[in-house]
Amino acid sequence: MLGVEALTVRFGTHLALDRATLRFAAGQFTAIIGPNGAGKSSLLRALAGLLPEYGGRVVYDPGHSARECLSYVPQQQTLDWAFPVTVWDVAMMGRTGRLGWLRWPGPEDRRIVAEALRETGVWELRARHIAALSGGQRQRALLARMLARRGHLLLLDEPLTGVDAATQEVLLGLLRAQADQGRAVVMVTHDLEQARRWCDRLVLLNRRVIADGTPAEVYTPANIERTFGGSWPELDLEASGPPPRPLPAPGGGP
Ligand SMILES: Nc1ncnc2c1ncn2[C@@H]1O[C@H](COP(=O)(O)OP(=O)(O)OP(=O)(O)O)[C@@H](O)[C@H]1O
Repeated sequence: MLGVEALTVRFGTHLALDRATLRFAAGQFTAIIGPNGAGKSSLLRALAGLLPEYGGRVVYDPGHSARECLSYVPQQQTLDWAFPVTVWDVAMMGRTGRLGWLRWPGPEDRRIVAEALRETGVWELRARHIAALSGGQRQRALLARMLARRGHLLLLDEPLTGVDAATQEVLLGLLRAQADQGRAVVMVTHDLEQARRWCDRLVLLNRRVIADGTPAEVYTPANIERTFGGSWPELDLEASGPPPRPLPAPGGGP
């Protein structure tokens, strides 16, 4: 439903992505993994329609326009947190993007925003100015905006940075549930163990797609070496795969 074909991204003479071809399907929770500067954010930005120039193609489900179905959570540090809005306003931005000009949010929009704030645990903070939030609270507010959008394609760039370990698990469960409800969830992460536990598909990226498959297929010494070179991340390659998860409820589409 969303993908890139031979995506090549250059910044000046620097080659950030080299002919990457990937497809992301509904119902799949995919982790994009690779070292710093591997082109992970560039991939997400291309998928989100935010890269002005690239080679190759970004392909969307022909039934949807990218704008209506996509929800992108950028890295927190790329946003202006001094902007004078509250947590409620941030989550409502997930709705107002869809409403268009001169349409006020209705009761249904407010209900969806309230639900998103509760799910991400920031309902109590809804009246707080975003400048007065901690890093983890900001991340939750961004996730609330993403949930409020109710998009089919969720693109998240390191969404758990600054979030405490217990909350990370809660938010990962939330993202997993989004995939189980039929959405395509694509997350950039540096946590290889977490990706193994929560994602059904891993993509190892280092300028090129090095490996793409289930955790068991992807986490091999050769693939890790080709992706990270000498600086191996912490990962137990002998560990077994994730525990079996319950199947999604039937008919639970977005
Ligand atoms: N706007 C830009 N102008 C110039 N170079 C850029 C720009 N954006 C990214 N790059 C370069 O392209 C390469 C890939 O960057 P990208 O942000 O996609 O990597 P990443 O895998 O997300 O890295 P990280 O894990 O550090 O976030 C890097 O070498 C980066 O310096």
